[in-house]
Amino acid sequence: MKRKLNENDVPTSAEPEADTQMANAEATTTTATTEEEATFADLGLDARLVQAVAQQKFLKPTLVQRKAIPLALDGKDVLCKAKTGSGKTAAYVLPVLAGILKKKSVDSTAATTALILVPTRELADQVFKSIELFSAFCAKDVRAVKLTDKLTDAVQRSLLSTCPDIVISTPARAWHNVNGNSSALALDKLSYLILDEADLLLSYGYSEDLESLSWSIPKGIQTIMMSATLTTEVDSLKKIFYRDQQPTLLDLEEPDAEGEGVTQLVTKCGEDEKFLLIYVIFKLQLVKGKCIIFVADIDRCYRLKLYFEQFGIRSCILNSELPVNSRIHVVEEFNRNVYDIIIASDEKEVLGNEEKAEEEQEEEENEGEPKEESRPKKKRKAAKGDVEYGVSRGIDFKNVAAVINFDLPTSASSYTHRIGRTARAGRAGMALSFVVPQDLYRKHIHTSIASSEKDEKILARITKQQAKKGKEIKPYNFNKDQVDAFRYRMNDALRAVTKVAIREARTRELRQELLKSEKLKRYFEENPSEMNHLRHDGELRTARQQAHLKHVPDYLLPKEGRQALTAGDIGFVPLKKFDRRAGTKRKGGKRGAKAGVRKGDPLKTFKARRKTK
Ligand SMILES: Nc1ncnc2c1ncn2[C@@H]1O[C@H](COP(=O)(O)OP(=O)(O)OP(=O)(O)O)[C@@H](O)[C@H]1O
Repeated sequence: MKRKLNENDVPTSAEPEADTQMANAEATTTTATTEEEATFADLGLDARLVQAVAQQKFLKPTLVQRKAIPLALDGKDVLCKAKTGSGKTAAYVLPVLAGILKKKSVDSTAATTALILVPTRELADQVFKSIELFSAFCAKDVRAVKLTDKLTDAVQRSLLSTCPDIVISTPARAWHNVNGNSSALALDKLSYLILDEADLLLSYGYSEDLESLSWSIPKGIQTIMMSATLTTEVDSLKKIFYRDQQPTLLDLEEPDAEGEGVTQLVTKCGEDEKFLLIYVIFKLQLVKGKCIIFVADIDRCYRLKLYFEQFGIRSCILNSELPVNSRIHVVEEFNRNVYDIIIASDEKEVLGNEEKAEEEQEEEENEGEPKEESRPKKKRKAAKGDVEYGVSRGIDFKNVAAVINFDLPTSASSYTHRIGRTARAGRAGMALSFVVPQDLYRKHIHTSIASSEKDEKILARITKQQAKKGKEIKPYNFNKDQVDAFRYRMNDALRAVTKVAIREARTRELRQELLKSEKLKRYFEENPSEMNHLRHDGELRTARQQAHLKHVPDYLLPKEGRQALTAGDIGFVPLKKFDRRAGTKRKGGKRGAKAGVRKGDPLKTFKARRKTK
């Protein structure tokens, strides 16, 4: 069940920008307190939408929803910046649905009224599902379609031929259907244009599509932009889409209430030590709950997965190479608590852009400061993989206890998006980043990346950016003695994970996922009980199996039990007495079965399984 969100919301600390008219919603006589207590019904939404929101167990609107919904209902152009996981999707979906319902009550002519542009296909899917949920009580009055390049042109034409009320698409797909594909997408009746994850739309290489679309979109329609950061890219979009009008700017910074937000930790270690620490973290169950581990590229995904396999730790992989159906399925299953660990390579793989990181660096350093005339951005091409893939950005992973940056991202904004996958919807979470200091850097046999040379520089930028948000990144030091005991096992396991094994694993997984994605999809839809065949965390077994590594002898376990690493009951967790394997007796003769600590072999506890919610 979802928690009540933002119980301790404070009024916005938004400040007006020189050229931007500020939100004056609070200029009414409502006090901050009454505003905080506002319900969805108070925001002036259609009763059917309020009912749908209640069905989602959203008890109160979040800050961004309280601020943006009334403005959007009032027909205002809005440019909204709010932190990751703060509920931006509902903040624009609900008023758009309300507008459509209002229009339908007087004119039922079919027309595409809203175009929602998103940077990735995963996000298109996610927004589509949100619309389905929020229109649950008015489904016959609102029809939404999502366009993806997985659909043939003929299917896209047929979807658009009935003039759905809402079209969700990446800019490239939208433009393809406006300009080509028999001009299937008609924009002349458009009333709403939404740019979601606006800070990412340009960086995903859609600048030309966006520019072209802007000329096909009727003048004067209501335009809403949502973003987690305000970058020069957002500024460029503002110029393209608002032209001479000035949108109402909502720059929402909200302090985390107690027990909310991300605890950020960093640990300095050599490349080999990353493998040692990650093993220790999972072996000693230092992370309680679900975890996303970010790595630098696709090969690293498989190296880590095969390494985990050596210890019987199950994990699934997300990267741009996998078919989109599989990717969406992995996220859905993860959100249903079927898996504990996702290893993801993020969008940098796709954009292949060290160059982009350099560009971003400048922007990140200047975020929030007056911007210079922005440079026209080059259209970027995907290096490989799927250009419409993006896992660290915008995807709503539910109940993620911890994000581990096994490899540091190449930019501070990427870091923000990655850690934003935890502590969503007013929850707490932990982010731990491994940073290879210059003096520990050496081109190791297991390292396929060279970026570690820059880790410290990137960390400095990240720290600076987080400090601007009032966030601190604390150093975390593992107990060396405790960790060193596991070094032999790490070496044994790493030796088995050869380049050939990685290459084979990558091919095998791709083949398996393609099969699951295309051929078996229908079968499993009809036979849900056999869904196990569609699991994404199966063993790839391309590396030599070493049975002894799957069990940990007692002498390797810490004597004193784990120390409290963070105060919360999430992320890194304390353990008073170490919980020995099921079947192994404690000194007192009793089985170690403590509340909050999993029973049995901790390695086995990471076997994917369905948990009760
Ligand atoms: N009023 C609410 N009450 C409770 N939960 C909410 C509320 N609004 C949204 N949520 C939940 O919060 C989570 C994050 O919402 P959403 O994905 O819209 O965030 P976001 O701001 O778009 O994040 P990102 O910038 O990462 O895309 C979702 O799981 C959503 O269901």
